[in-house]
Amino acid sequence: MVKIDIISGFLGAGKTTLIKKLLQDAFKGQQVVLIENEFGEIGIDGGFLKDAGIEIKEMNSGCICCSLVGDFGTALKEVVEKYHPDRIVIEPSGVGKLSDVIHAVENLHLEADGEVKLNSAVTVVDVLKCKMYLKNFGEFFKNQVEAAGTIILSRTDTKKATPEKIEAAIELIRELNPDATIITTPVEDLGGQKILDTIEGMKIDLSHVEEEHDHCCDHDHHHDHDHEEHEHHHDHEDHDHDEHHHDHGEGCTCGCHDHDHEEHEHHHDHEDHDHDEHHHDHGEGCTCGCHDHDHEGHHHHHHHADEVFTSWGKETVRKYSREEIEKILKTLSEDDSYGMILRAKGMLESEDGVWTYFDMVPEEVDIREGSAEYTGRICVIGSKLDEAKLEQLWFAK
Ligand SMILES: Nc1nc2c(ncn2[C@@H]2O[C@H](COP(=O)(O)OP(=O)(O)OP(=O)(O)O)[C@@H](O)[C@H]2O)c(=O)[nH]1
Repeated sequence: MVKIDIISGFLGAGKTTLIKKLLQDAFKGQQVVLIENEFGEIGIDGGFLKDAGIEIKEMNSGCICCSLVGDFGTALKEVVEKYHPDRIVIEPSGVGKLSDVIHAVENLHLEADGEVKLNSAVTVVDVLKCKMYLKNFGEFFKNQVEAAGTIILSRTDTKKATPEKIEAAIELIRELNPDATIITTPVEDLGGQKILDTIEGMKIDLSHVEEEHDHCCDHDHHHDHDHEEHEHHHDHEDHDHDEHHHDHGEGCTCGCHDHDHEEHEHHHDHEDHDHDEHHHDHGEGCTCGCHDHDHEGHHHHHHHADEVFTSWGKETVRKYSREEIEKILKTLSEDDSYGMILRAKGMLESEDGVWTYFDMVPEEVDIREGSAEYTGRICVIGSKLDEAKLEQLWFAK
């Protein structure tokens, strides 16, 4: 019997960190295959995990929902048949919907004949940023929380994670998923075995997941949202990303919402998009693109990760000093003309042959020395990235 564990979580939440902990402690001596779906063409995590000596199948095919239909199912079946491992760990991309992954596993119908067992569905939630993610990228973030059997709060070990902040995160999670077990003890302190004991066999209940009913890839999302004859009230919550704040006014072309308000009284309350000091409101006439609400034909469009998030990546032999990388990442976190940067990661060699590994999520940068890689790699993920500017920043002459 192959046990399947799904470890989901938003970009940079701490999925890889958790998987490493499980591999070190709990999965020791077991044959484990990891199936990863990184968002972005340049795979980064594989390198980190190969050191752990496990079999890895990388699926860097962009939109997880598309790969789930074909490639993912095929990959999963192939792994079961070829390796018969003790466990398959699935790490969906940070912008993948957990319920899609659970459905994909269930749709293989391998459980019925006792070949595989969906053992756990975990979501790692960054305690410091969950409020911002919910507000800005709720469609993706919410689904991950709602579908999880266990939620593991990451960064509870940091100074910023005050008891109040942790309580607030728990409250937010409870509203989305009243039943999940919530782990608040830092992964490092709890240890892999205890984590495994906690996540294993937790009920996976999709009843409170706001399902799309139709698969996102068939692009035909006919929901019975009857917007015609009633006043329709939409509360777009704040896009809260600390102090940024920007306003979508008339004629906004920001890329986030595209609302077709014709033929019915339609009330939209776009609350703040709060991203540090920037503030933006989506007003009428916004043609920004991340939402496409066509209420006329009762057509409700759900988003592909590809529509909302973009990634920019490069393989390079160019040499970077640690200071240079620090400076670039500082620019990325402070200057929003590059787009909304949600994640940057990679490894680059310096003139003296030292390899620098970097990890960035909003407001946090981790830079460390690491072992040589086959080539230098940079991956940046965000919303509305200016790729030309990114190229300029990283490859300034
Ligand atoms: N202090 C602290 N740092 C963490 C914790 N979890 C993850 N990190 C750091 O956050 C960064 C991202 O962690 P990863 O484990 O790579 O996150 P991920 O979810 O796999 O990232 P993607 O696959 O890129 O979406 C790294 O620098 C980690 O060291 C945690 O619980 N506490």
